[in-house]
Amino acid sequence: MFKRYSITFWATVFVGVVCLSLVGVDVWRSLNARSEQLQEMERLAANVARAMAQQADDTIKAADTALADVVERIETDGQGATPLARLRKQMQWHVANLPQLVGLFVYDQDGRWIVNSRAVLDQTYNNSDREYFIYHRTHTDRGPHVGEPVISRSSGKWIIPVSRRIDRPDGSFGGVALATLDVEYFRRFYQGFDLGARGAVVLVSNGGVLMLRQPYDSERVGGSMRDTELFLHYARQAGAARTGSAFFRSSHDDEVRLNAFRPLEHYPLFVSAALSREEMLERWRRDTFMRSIGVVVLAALIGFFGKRLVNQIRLREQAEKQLREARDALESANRTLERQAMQDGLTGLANRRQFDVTLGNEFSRATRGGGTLAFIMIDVDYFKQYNDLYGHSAGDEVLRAVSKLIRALTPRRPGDLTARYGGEEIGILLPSTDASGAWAVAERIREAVEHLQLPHDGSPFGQVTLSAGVAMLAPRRGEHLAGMLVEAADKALYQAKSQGRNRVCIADSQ
Ligand SMILES: Nc1nc2c(ncn2[C@@H]2O[C@H](COP(=O)(O)OP(=O)(O)OP(=O)(O)O)[C@@H](O)[C@H]2O)c(=O)[nH]1
Repeated sequence: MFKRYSITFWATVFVGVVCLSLVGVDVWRSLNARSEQLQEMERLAANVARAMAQQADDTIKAADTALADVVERIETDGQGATPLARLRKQMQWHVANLPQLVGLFVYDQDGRWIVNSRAVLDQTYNNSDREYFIYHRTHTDRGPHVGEPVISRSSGKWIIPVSRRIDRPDGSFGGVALATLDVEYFRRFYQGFDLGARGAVVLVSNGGVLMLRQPYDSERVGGSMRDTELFLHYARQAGAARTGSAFFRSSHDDEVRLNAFRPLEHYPLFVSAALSREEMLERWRRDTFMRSIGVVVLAALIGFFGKRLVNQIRLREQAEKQLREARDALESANRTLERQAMQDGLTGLANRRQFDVTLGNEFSRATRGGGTLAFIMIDVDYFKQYNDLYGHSAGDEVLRAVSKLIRALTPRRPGDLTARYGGEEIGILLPSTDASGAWAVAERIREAVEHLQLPHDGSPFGQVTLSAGVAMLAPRRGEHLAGMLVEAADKALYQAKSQGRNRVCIADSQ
């Protein structure tokens, strides 16, 4: 499979995979960083919410403890001048020691002040119309009640009323003890948290009234949160699920924020610390953008240099291919040249050079192995006359036709060789052949040429014929030479010529 594709293909694939991996790893890393950033922000918001809830709980608890003390005293000591004077001192002490307290107040059953933490008691104020007063008059429970924020009639500040019911000895409604908490006190605490430029924190009653929001907006204090996604979500939760976080779009400024919400432990309120999603992801976006530029530049560089490398490889491959083709062409040309060097151009038979080499080899082999070596020398009769009569080209044609016939009729054993010996003479070398075998071959060729009946008016036979001389030698070292075989065949040929031509003669054995 690997061989099917070129090295340039694999180099391109490699560069592509490297670039894609680089981008892929960066995308994966960026998504991870985004989710980590969100998780970290979620933890931060949850911690702020916990701190806010704890602070609100502690703040109200401290005021409520003072309130419980006031209720206990007034119910135990009654409303005489002396106990009320002592109670005022006690109330003043509480207010002086609890910075969140604006004041402590006690109202009779009609809503008139009977004692408060102030030095002067102004009888003109009547708070029987306040929500917390109506609540205690109509509810007998003795627990604390956290009311909606109101603007204090005495101080003009936004306050959160925390109140308890005062019972007469017979259990009937005897009035209300009230502690007013300074909204500003909460605000100062909330200002200490850094939730970014677009973050927000809220303190909300379980009834959906906004006690405080930071960034502060006095218009919104005491307003309704009941239609907000945050409140609707929180109101649907119960138990442990009331502590959690979720993204909500703010109805106030349309900002999408991650809200970490949490209820107060002892009072019917909850807090929410919210971080802007856009702001949370801003740093991540900036980092991702910068790194993406780096990765894109790197991938582009790798791609650029990779392409150049691939081009180089392609060029080298092309050069190698051309070299291979040139080498093959050269080898083929060499083979042709070699063949041509050993072949006769006119007849296609082996030439004299090859004949001499083969004769030398076969002679040595026969000498070593004690075998025989036969040789036939063939010569076209009256060829000079043929040339003179029909022209040299026609003579060539005859030579070609005779050669073709001889090649077809010559045995093809290893070592057999038919060669153009020179001029119109053709020699046939037949190793391991005796004289009669060679004579039979020569005679078959002579007959075949005779049967061709090529017209030759210059010959007494009236057609092209040939004569052949056959010689055989069992060469012995030191006694015979290769040339002796040719000489003997030549002599036999001369004999055939002198005996009238168109015949085969065998040389005397040596
Ligand atoms: N057309 C042609 N003629 C050739 C070629 N090589 C040699 N010859 C001619 O062959 C002739 C050989 O003649 P000789 O051997 O003297 O005698 P011959 O005419 O064949 O007569 P005998 O051999 O005595 O029968 C010469 O005329 C050469 O020119 C060749 O390649 N082509």
